[in-house]
Amino acid sequence: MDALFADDAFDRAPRVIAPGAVWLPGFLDEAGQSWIIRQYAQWRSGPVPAHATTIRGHPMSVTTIGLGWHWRPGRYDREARDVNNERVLPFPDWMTRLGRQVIDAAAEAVAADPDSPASAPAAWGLDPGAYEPDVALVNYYDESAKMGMHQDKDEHDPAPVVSLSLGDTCTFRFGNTETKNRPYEDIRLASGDAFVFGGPARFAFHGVTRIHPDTAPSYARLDDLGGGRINITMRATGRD
Ligand SMILES: O=C(O)CCC(=O)C(=O)O
Ligand SMILES: [Fe+2]
Repeated sequence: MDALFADDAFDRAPRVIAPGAVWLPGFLDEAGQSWIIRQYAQWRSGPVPAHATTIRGHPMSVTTIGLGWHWRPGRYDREARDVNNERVLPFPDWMTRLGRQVIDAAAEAVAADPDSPASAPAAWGLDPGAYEPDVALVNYYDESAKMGMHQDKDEHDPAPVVSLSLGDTCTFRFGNTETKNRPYEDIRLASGDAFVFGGPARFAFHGVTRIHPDTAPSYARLDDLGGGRINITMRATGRD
């Protein structure tokens, strides 16, 4: 019974972080995590390499690979014109299916949450059948990489963002739609965790304040990369 009611068992349960934002710890099983990490090795080999996007003249500390679209601040293109002019890889069908499974699980968690109204799953865009992501931004963080507080606002479609974490744990800061400052909540996203933000949280500021080195479980260690963390965010660009 001790283990069943240990604090960490509750900490790993699905949780509504703010209206529209749902954390699903351990959504991906070991096999799913290892498989996605193997896909990352393929994505890295081209056609567009993992690259540090420049923001207001400064390279980001993460490197990014786009699937479906190539992202730069304020725009999405099919070709990586600022990198090597190559067309990006297509958005994989399996990722659409996985995104819908995350949305479905988030809707279920919200329906079970006594503090969320019955209208919440629909109002927050948690409808798996309607979820049509067309871009994934795949970020790699080495142990010193961070991501400053920002909004994901280059998409013209308000569909939820689905985030998946692999490798080392990070501290993820999820804030409010008004400012980069408080109120925010710091949570630890571990390998296999999913996080969804839609509806009233879709344009909330968020960032990654630190990576916790050597925290990945053995089956999800990014040994070929010298450790670190991969994050995938799926979005619907609303572009064609
Ligand atoms: O790494 C994360 O968990 C967040 C990534 C993110 O916010 C982004 O790619 O826009
Ligand atoms: Fe973001």
